Amino acid sequence: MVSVEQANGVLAQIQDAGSGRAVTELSWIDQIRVEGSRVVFRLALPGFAQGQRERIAGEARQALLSLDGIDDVQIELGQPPSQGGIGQAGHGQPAERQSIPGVRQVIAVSSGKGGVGKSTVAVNLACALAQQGLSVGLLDADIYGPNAPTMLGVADRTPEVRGSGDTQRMVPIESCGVAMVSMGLLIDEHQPVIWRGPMLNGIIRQFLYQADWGERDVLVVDLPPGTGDAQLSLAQAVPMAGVVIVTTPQQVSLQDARRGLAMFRQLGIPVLGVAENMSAFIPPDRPEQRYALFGSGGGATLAADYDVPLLAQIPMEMPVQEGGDSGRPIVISRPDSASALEFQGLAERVLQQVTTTA
Ligand SMILES: Nc1ncnc2c1ncn2[C@@H]1O[C@H](COP(=O)(O)OP(=O)(O)OP(=O)(O)O)[C@@H](O)[C@H]1O
Repeated sequence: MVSVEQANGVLAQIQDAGSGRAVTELSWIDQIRVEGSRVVFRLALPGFAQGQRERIAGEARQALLSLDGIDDVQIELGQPPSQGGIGQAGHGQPAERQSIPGVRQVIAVSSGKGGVGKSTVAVNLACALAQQGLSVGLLDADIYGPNAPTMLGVADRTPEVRGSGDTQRMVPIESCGVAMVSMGLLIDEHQPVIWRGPMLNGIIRQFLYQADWGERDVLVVDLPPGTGDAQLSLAQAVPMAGVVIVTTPQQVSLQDARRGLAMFRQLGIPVLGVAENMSAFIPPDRPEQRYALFGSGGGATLAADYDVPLLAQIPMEMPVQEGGDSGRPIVISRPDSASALEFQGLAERVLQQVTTTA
């Protein structure tokens, strides 16, 4: 007959995709019993790991059925471990998070849905922080639309790689005062998005720890939209100063932003505040005019509901889009424009909230 130790042994091979730790060590699988030819165990995943449920259950079933003498597996669902789990530390952040040598603060930019201008905000925030004299890195982790190389005018450049084997390091590309690496530089743009997902965790870690960031006051991370693996991977990998949530004022965008905000809270990542983008349209020929194309007040409501600051209300202006496409972000190409002033204010308010030693 199979022993509990043998069952535990095969289950210990299954890992949390984010931290790489064994699910048994995390107590996500426990209470293992062997009843003749059947193994029973409890599966209790914390909220942020629910996306891994099917994979973990499938791998566990397969691993146990591969043992001689086992022909049935029963999974009991349990309450998530209250502590220990992924190593909940003081603020609920996993204890095994590993900081990046030389990088003082990591700030993520996230949105509930795509197309709200998250990359535009991340790039202009990074440039505005650099304009304030900080040494800034930008990690473009958006697998669905890695736009940072275009927005910084370096889409045709290939990053230099130094060293070989385990010591290999990618040198970020410098542009507009910011050192940048992008998913776009590693992912085949013709590869279907569904195949990119599983690579995410590995690539994010590679970018964090195998890029030559040097000394950086701030590393801004442009995350893909939504509440998926990239958010988890980043949250589990590195200690973060916080996250900026980008939304547009309309309801559908706000609902998704709420989900994102709640997820970061659950992960123990401080939410620095809300940046409302496309707050109002400013026509090029009448700069004093404002048209609330997507409604108004959404960002303020979201911020108030979660008791976080409304960090900026960035208007919709043609130079923002032109700046993005031409590789000169608006804080550089039109620093006096209404949007650039909001981006500069955003950078100041973000800085007020994180302690930098610049
Ligand atoms: N405030 C703004 N005014 C004018 N155009 C804007 C503004 N913000 C973003 N845009 C434009 O909207 C488009 C989408 O922006 P962006 O790529 O930053 O969105 P995103 O949320 O990162 O999208 P995705 O997540 O799908 O990559 C771009 O063409 C960008 O130039």
